[in-house]
Amino acid sequence: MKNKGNSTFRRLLPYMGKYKWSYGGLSLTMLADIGLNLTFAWFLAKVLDAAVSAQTDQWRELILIGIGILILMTITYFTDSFLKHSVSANIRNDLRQTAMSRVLRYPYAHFHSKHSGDLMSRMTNDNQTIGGACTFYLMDLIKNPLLAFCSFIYLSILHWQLALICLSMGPIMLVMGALFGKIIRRISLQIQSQKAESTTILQDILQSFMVLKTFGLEPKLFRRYQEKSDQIVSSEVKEAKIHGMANGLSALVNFLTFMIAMLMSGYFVATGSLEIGAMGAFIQLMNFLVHPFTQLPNMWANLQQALGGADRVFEVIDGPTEFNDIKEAPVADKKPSTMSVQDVSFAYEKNAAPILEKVSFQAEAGQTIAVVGPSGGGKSTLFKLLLGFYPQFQGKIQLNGEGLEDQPLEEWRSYFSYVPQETYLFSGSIKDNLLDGNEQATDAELEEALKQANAYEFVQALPEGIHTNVGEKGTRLSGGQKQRIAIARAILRDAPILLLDEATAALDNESEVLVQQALTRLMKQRTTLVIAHRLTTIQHADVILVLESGHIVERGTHEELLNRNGKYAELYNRNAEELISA
Ligand SMILES: Nc1ncnc2c1ncn2[C@@H]1O[C@H](COP(=O)(O)OP(=O)(O)OP(=O)(O)O)[C@@H](O)[C@H]1O
Repeated sequence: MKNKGNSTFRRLLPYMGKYKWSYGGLSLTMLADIGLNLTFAWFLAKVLDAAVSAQTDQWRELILIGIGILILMTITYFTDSFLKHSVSANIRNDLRQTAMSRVLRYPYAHFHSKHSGDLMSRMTNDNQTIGGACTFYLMDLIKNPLLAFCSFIYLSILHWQLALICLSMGPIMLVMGALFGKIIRRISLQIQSQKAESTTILQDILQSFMVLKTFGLEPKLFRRYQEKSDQIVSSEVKEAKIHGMANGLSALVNFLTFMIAMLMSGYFVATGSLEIGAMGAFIQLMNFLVHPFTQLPNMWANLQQALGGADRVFEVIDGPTEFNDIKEAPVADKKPSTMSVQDVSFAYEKNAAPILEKVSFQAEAGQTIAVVGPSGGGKSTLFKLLLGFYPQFQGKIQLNGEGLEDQPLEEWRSYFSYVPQETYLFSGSIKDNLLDGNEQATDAELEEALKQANAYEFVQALPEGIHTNVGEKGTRLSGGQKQRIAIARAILRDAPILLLDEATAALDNESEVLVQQALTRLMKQRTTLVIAHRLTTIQHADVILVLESGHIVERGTHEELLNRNGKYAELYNRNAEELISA
């Protein structure tokens, strides 16, 4: 193993240590396997000697020994295989969970710098390869040299000159193993990352099915997928060539040694310096001596491949986190909260132009603050800062007088409910999604939340009511229905601050009225920040902030801003015209 492999393997040790009893069991099955192999060679010699000397009276004993060997072999192989598979599955499971717990704690910015397809490939394809490194290849790498060593001792006892000839093949195989292993590891890393790229394209295709169909992107996306898929196959063919060469050379050395040993041991039997039984045992033992070496290149290659997968999983595990461990979210104080934003400036990247500059405002408990302004003005960015997604801003954000930096992020976020533009529902039933708002909610509370969200009637009309499966990302529901379920979920969460991001932007009029009514109920008794493009929906806001190019260029009530006849009035009039012409 090269340095990289060594350090990867060292990192796997704690995961393996958890199953030390199983490894203890595997060590025993390995020793039993070696012992049984040697016993088998001894048994062969005994049978041959008895046959040549026509000692038929020994057959009863030989059959009993044979049965004993068979029983022990069956038990050994069953236990060995069971332990290897179960340890492999458990280690992969532990790594999967460690990686997932890490991904869930990634800071927003880090998560968004990764493609979900690449992450998925690491959590599935790469994870799958690791089990072999920790069990099958590892145990074989220990067992095979040990078996070769024991066979060599046994062979030396039978005929030391022959034993030395067989052993001389070992170094050749070792050099081959190291050489092929190195090449295979490089190619497998290439294959794994190509697979990740193809999963990335696959995911883009699956997630944009409607858009890709509408835009006729099938040929373009198929070409992109085809290109990646072809790259994978060409790397795999390269890998197959290396495996083939390793196997071919292994077989050559294997048979060559076998033939030399057969011819020489036969010659020694003919000249009377070796018994026929010993010759049989010798050929069998020689197999045990040479076989491990012939297996070495392939085993080494497989191990390197598995460690390559482990490297990619550890890259996921090494990502940054925004808090230390995953625990149940704290429940925020339900009383209406105040929020103050003072001189907040922010740029996504160092030295880049600021997206927000010296933004300040105050939301009193229970107030509704609307944020409006042209596209790209920084509205969504402001929400992201409020939710603590980018802690590296300048200025101060406070809730009830306490700063964002003064408390754990989980606690900070427990004060917020968020209804985004694109509602996300999780796979599962409507009820499951509602319970994400409050795990403890009773059936009566769920029903009440659905009523408040104008969702009760349509949910009742569904064949399975609240138990209806919403489909992947809620695709079995209409846009408005999804949003009303999301609002019911937010009602159940009952957080004191509500962030609404153009929740009605994509809806038709009827749906919008229903959603708007639901939102108005949700906003009651809560401090609300709402991003709105349809300015008609925010006329009753306590304060309207006009955010343009990262600056608050106007603030006031709807009437005040209309009277000022500035930016807001311009936006409002344009909006009204658009509505009329629509
Ligand atoms: N992750 C990001 N990395 C770099 N720049 C970003 C990122 N997200 C947004 N921006 C940039 O920040 C600016 C403000 O974007 P933001 O989404 O906050 O605007 P917005 O006012 O919400 O726009 P819209 O009304 O169109 O949703 C834009 O110029 C955008 O390109």
